[in-house]
Amino acid sequence: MSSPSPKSPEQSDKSKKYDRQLRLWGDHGQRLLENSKVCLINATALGTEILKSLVLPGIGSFTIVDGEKISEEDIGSNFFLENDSIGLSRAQVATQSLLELNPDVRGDYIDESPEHVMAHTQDFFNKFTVVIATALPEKRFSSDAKLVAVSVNDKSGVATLTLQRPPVNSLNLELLTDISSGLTEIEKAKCRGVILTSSAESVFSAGLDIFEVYKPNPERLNHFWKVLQDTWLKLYGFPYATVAVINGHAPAGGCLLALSCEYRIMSKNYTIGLNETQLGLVAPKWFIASMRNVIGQRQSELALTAGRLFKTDEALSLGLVDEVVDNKEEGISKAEQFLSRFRNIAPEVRGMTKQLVREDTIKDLMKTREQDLNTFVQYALNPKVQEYLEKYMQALKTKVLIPLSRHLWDAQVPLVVCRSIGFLGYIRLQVKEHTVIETHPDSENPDLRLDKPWPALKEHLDSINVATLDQKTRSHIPAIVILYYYLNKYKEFHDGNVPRTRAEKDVLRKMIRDSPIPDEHGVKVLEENFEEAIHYVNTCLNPQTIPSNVQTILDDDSCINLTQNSSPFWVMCAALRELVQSEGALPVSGSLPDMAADTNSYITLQQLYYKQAQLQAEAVFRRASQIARNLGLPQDIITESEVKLFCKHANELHLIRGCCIADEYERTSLDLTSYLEDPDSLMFYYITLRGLERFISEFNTYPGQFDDQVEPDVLKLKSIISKLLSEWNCSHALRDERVHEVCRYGGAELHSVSAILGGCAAHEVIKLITHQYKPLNNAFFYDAITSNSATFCL
Ligand SMILES: CCCCC/C=C/C(=O)SCCNC(=O)CCNC(=O)[C@H](O)C(C)(C)COP(=O)(O)OP(=O)(O)OC[C@H]1O[C@@H](n2cnc3c(N)ncnc32)[C@H](O)[C@@H]1OP(=O)(O)O
Repeated sequence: MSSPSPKSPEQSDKSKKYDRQLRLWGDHGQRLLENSKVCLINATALGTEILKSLVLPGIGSFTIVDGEKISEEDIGSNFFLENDSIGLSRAQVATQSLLELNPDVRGDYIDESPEHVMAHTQDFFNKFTVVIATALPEKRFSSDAKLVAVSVNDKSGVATLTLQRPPVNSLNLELLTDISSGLTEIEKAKCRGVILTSSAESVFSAGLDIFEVYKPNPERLNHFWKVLQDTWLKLYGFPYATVAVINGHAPAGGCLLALSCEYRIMSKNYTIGLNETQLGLVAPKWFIASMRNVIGQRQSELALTAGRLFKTDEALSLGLVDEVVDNKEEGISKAEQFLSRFRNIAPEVRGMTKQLVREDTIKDLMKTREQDLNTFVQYALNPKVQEYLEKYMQALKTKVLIPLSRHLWDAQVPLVVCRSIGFLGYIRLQVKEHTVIETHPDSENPDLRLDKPWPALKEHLDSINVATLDQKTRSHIPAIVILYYYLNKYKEFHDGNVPRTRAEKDVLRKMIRDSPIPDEHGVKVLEENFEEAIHYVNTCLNPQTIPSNVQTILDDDSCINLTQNSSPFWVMCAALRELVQSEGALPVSGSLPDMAADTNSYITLQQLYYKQAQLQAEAVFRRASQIARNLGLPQDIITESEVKLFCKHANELHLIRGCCIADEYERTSLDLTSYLEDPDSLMFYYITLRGLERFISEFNTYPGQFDDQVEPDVLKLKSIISKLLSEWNCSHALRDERVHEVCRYGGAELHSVSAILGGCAAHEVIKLITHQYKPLNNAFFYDAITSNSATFCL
């Protein structure tokens, strides 16, 4: 722990207010805190406890993202919410209460679910210093890759357009845009025909992306619908032959895509249909026309009004699909056979004929496009429709942890994921790279360099002959001078070696202890400074080596191969590396411990250490500035004061390269054997939590949330956990009582557990923001029943 930073006699209000914490992280740490922007996802009891412990020490600002309304359960566990706030926005009320704690902190909220924010403004989270997420369920990973793949078979002249927007090809603005430009590309290539299919295993397309319509941004909503109209017009009126190979479910908008093609080949055991009414939605006229043109007025009316989804064989007998196949490959081959039927027909003739057949339907939409758009927008914004969509969304239950973790990993924004459930607490830190200069070790040996003093220090120390000093002077010289003197005496008798072993050190200690000269009463008394010198034998004679963690940093690729993206930390490391290479040691820290000595002798010595530290830091600064210049980095990227701090703490530099939560969730093997063999290991909580996440994803509730479902939930959770363990190739089973325990919690948060965990999580966030103290790496579990905790690197 660092010593208190010196204060001016008139402390500013701010330093009075934050006095105690300034002792921990200093003005520079406080400055980073005051400039930080923290995002909290979900204002649960735990979330608000974390923010409380960040607002009080004075973070710059916070933003709460939470689309939930306050429930009775919230009131039971969250001390920031009052009884009369039930039904109000949880984000808003929590923000107001938290802001009352510290007028220096700014705060705002977004009354939307994190899923919604993610779907509409992907980069929203990039602007934060840290994102904290509580009670956030996982989600399968969806990538930024191209959303459609177009390939052309040169031999047959047939193009394949494959939808590839995981997980279910739901039609959002970007996918529709890519389909449309894929079709343009194919049209330009004058292909003989197009096969429209999907890369997903069991879904052709899940229809319109509900996120485009639920709580929409009106501008984007307009644009979205126009692009949907365009895409349909393009596909429906496509001049070349079109076949849908429906290799999975095709509800609503997915069915529309298939209906827009001329021929449909569907794999067995899936469903297809315009099921809008089942969702409380009305399908637009051109959706209806697309179906009517395939199965006729009567069947369409029956299917549409009931919102029927037909199984593959039913769809075949209804004429909704033309052929049934066992799998996609067979579907593609059948599609090629269909397209080859037109081999002997002139493409223009074929195209014109298709145009004439479809002309009326196309013209209908062309004529009413604007009106159709307005109707849709008005309809979509209608509160009743939004209500339906909300219910529907809840049924689909989105999960965002995985995409959020992937997104923040790429954006290099730290993510802190926390969960408090019953007596169990969990904190998981995700940082791609985190560097710490001031680790504040609990105990630190003074950096005195007595084994290899630099010339100025040597000259000073050699100038004092301790053995010839009079009684008064002797008692005032600093312990270091005494230690150095007797160390040299020791070396004279030991071939120039410094003492290493305990026995050797005892010899040196004895030399110092036997040194007193008799006082005026003839009594030999060992002075305080000599006692100190004896004490320093243990801690100050270790040879100057570079700690292994620092050497690892200096040998790191980021230190050796700098780029324009290198952070100031790495530029300083590269400069430090050069100093180490030329001087064979790290720079002197420059601080001298307090010791019994007269002021002059102490200050002389202190100045020597201080000056050497300054000289070395200046050399590192010059080198770092040169490196930054060579890389074309801005001149002010590295300041002299930063370099001085860096050099002072060069022997405690700390680097964490973390692990992405999304990767962790997608891992297929996990060696848990050693943990599971230990009955006291808290690792079982990790397994239970992963099981819990899956349970929530699958059943949309917490296990044991409903009293009459506890026993069935125990069975379900057990089966989910054993599936997880077998996915990880782990042969151990989790003890039944663990599963029962989690089900007993029923997803409830206990305030006391959240308060403790909130304090711990806030500490970790402060470490991340200030880049001081070592943050945990990377998962922390807390068992409030036994008051045990454990950290694991997952
Ligand atoms: C306002 C007027 C508009 C009128 C016209 C409307 C047209 C439409 O197209 S509305 C959309 C109708 N779509 C559906 O009803 C399909 C809903 N989805 C499903 O039934 C299933 O997802 C499935 C059968 C297509 C696939 O099932 P499965 O393989 O089991 O996958 P999941 O259900 O677990 O879904 C995975 C993942 O995808 C999310 N999701 C599914 N459908 C949509 C969608 N249409 N929009 C957005 N997101 C969707 C689902 O929530 C899951 O997400 P995570 O839980 O986050 O993993």
